[in-house]
Amino acid sequence: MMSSAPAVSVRGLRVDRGGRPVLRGLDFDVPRGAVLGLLGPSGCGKTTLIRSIVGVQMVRGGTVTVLGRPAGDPELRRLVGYATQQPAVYTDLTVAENLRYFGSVLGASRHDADRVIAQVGLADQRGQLVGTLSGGQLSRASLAVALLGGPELVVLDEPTVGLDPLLRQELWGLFHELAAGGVTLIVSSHVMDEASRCDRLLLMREGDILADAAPAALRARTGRQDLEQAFLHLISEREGAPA
Ligand SMILES: Nc1ncnc2c1ncn2[C@@H]1O[C@H](COP(=O)(O)OP(=O)(O)OP(=O)(O)O)[C@@H](O)[C@H]1O
Repeated sequence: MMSSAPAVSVRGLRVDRGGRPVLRGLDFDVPRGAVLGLLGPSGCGKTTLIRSIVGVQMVRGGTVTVLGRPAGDPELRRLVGYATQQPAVYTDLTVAENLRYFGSVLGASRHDADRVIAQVGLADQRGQLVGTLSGGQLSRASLAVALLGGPELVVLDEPTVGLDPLLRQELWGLFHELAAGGVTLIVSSHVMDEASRCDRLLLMREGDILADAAPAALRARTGRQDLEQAFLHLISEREGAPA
């Protein structure tokens, strides 16, 4: 039975890095089956938040609950898929060998490797060495690893960086297909034109949440159709200057 509890619940999350506060007390929930866009300028703390959700970040305070368990709980290993900004695949193995290897680590079947290869559109490259893939193919190979085992939560750090518009559109199509099947996705980006593709947005700035809303609600609240303009409006609102 599908639970209606949030996929991710964050309360009072504080993280310091290099002796400085990077996340300053965040509170938010991510509903199950949503595509959440994590947006904000470079250095605002997106990766740090993602690391906290997947349970690899030392936190100073607060709680992060993922699928009803504390972030980092060993039970979450096969339920949460994570792709870092840097592709984490072996360049001297083929696409299929990489997926079979990571699949075996997770206890996934050989059939699962073929499933995710097809899902990310790399069937034609399955026998190709990863070191010879194009940039877009390489990020899709990394994404395929995150989809192994059929995770309930997929966390992707800037998965569309460097991809052409057509590929980006295809990937967003895949994200929504997964969400329609009940998977929750958290996707970070610093490209505001990707914001409109999300069900829900978490706009961050300097370690704080500037807005946590659906794109339509954000447009209504700021009176700006363009989400980049809406974001700038929120910043100037917070700083007390007219936008
Ligand atoms: N290991 C570290 N030691 C010290 N400071 C760090 C470390 N990692 C990150 N930071 C700092 O923490 C802040 C947030 O970094 P983070 O990588 O979370 O930002 P981001 O929003 O993901 O940026 P980008 O979009 O450029 O990837 C930045 O000021 C960064 O310099």
